[in-house]
Amino acid sequence: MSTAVRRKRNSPNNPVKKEKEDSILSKKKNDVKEPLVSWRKLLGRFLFTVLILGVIFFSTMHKSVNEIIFASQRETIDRRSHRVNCSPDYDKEKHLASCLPKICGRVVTDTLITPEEAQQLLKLAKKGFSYGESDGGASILDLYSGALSMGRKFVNIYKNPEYANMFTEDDFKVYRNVKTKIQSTISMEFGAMPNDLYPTQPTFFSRITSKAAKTIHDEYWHPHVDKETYESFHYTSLLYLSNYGVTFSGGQFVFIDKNINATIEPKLGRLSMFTSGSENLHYVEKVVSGERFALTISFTCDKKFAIKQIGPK
Ligand SMILES: O=C(O)CCC(=O)C(=O)O
Ligand SMILES: [Fe+2]
Repeated sequence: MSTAVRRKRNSPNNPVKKEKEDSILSKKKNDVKEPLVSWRKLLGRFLFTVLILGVIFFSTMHKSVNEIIFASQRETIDRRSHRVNCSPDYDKEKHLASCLPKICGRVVTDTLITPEEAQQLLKLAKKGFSYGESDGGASILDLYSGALSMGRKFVNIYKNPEYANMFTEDDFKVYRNVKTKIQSTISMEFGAMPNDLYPTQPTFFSRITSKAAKTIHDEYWHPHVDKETYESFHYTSLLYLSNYGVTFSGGQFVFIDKNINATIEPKLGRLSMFTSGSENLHYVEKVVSGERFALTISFTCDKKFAIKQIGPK
C-alpha cells in the first residue's frame, strides 16, 4: 500500500473510518443504555448484603454486649465476686441488722468444697433420685423436710419405712460439713454476724433433665427473686454437682442485671453464693440434654425460720 493511500485512510475526512467510528460510538451508547446488570441492581444487591451482614453483626454483638460468662465451666475459680447495690428489700427488717448483708452481690468459688465432698454429695443425690423422681423435668429431694419428688407429687422419705435406710450417717455428715463451711464463708463475704445467721428451709438437691414440665414445680426457668419465692431466705448458696457441657447441656444459671446479664456455668464442686433479695434476680436456662444435679443450701437472719440438724427426726 502506498504512503499516499495510507495517509488518506488516516485522514479525518476518510468516510470509511468515520463509518467505523460512528458504529463504535453507537455501540458504546447502546452499552450505556442496556448494561448486563444495571448499576441500580448492583447497588441494591450491595445494600442488601450490607444489611444482612449488619443484622448478623449486631445480633452477635447484642448477645455479647448483654451477657458475660461470669464463671465458665472450663476455668477453676479460687474466688470471684461481683458486688451489686443492695435492694430496699431488707429495709423493713432493721431488727435483723446484725445479720443482714452489708455488701450485696455474688461470690463464686471452685475451691471451698473439695472434689471428694462434691462426689459424695452427688452419690447421695443419685441414690435419693433412684427412689423417686418427678414426671416433669425437675425433681427435688429435701433432706430437711424429707420431701422427694414422686410422679406429680412428693413423698416424705422420713415417714415411709420403704426409704428408712436410704441415707447413712456418713451421708448426713458430709452435708453438715459442707453446710458449715458455706455458712462461715457467707457471713464473711457479705458481712453477716456468724452467730445470727441460720440454715433455713427448703434445702434440697435438684435433678433437672430436658423432660417437659408436668406441674408448676417443674418450671424452674422463670426469672425470680429467692427472697420472694421463699420468705425466710437472706442468703442463697448453690453447690453444683455436675458439669455443664459434659454431663448436660443448657441449664446455665443467669443473673439478670440492668445492662449485662451474668452467667454461671455449673461444674462439679462449684459453689455460688448470693444475697437473696431482688438485687439478684435470676433464672436457669432450660436443660437441653443430660442430667443436671445441684444442691441448694439457704440461710436466714430470722431465728424463727432456723432449722435444726437435718436427718430423720
Ligand atoms: O439450680 C440452680 O442453678 C438455681 C435454682 C434456683 O434458682 C432456685 O431453686 O431458686
Ligand atoms: Fe432461685
